[in-house]
Amino acid sequence: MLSLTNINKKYGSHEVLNFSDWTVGNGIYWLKGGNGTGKSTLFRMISGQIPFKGEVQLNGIQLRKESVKFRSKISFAEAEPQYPLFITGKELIDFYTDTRRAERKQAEELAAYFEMAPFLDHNIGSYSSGMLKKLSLICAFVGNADLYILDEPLITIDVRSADKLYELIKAKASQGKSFLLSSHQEVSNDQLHLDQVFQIVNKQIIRL
Ligand SMILES: Nc1ncnc2c1ncn2[C@@H]1O[C@H](COP(=O)(O)OP(=O)(O)OP(=O)(O)O)[C@@H](O)[C@H]1O
Repeated sequence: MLSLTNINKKYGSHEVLNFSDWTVGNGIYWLKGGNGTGKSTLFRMISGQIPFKGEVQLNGIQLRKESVKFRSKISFAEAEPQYPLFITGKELIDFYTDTRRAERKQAEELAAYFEMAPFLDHNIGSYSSGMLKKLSLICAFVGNADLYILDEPLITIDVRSADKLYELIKAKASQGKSFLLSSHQEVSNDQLHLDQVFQIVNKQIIRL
């Protein structure tokens, strides 16, 4: 279970989020909201990347009190991932694999699944935007998180890769893993059974 309490997030004097409580159980959740409403901000807060006021708790572990343990339970893929352009895809994946104490075999299987294996020895600077996105998804799935936060996972990837992503999400969800997704594209229930859809409106998260 993920719960956020007494949340306030400002950039300088610009207040982006302000709400008292948001709780979700295990499941697949989609967060909607127009440009600039605060989706990426919310995801960065939950994954412990930016400062904010309030409490975030995942399965009884508090972000502030046990930040290392908390972060080990969460995997976050940025909407527009930025990596050093001079390292190879393999070097980046190895970094994630080692940091999360995951097995190389898992990373290799993910790279093969997303059809990225032939490009892993190339510098990231040579990747297309779709390849870069798939690399970030591989990195997100390496390890064994409880909550996967995927910010705009569908942008730039082709239909085949999107279908593969849906299958992977379904497989992980069936193992009890949770997902927070954002997408400006519609996600139909045929592609992915969403447990709930939320929207950020006026600095608050509302249930649709
Ligand atoms: N680092 C930052 N410094 C200052 N303001 C920021 C920063 N990041 C985001 N903002 C502002 O916070 C608000 C929310 O931005 P955020 O990126 O969270 O929105 P979003 O819902 O993810 O938007 P989009 O759908 O366009 O990706 C916007 O007004 C944005 O300008």
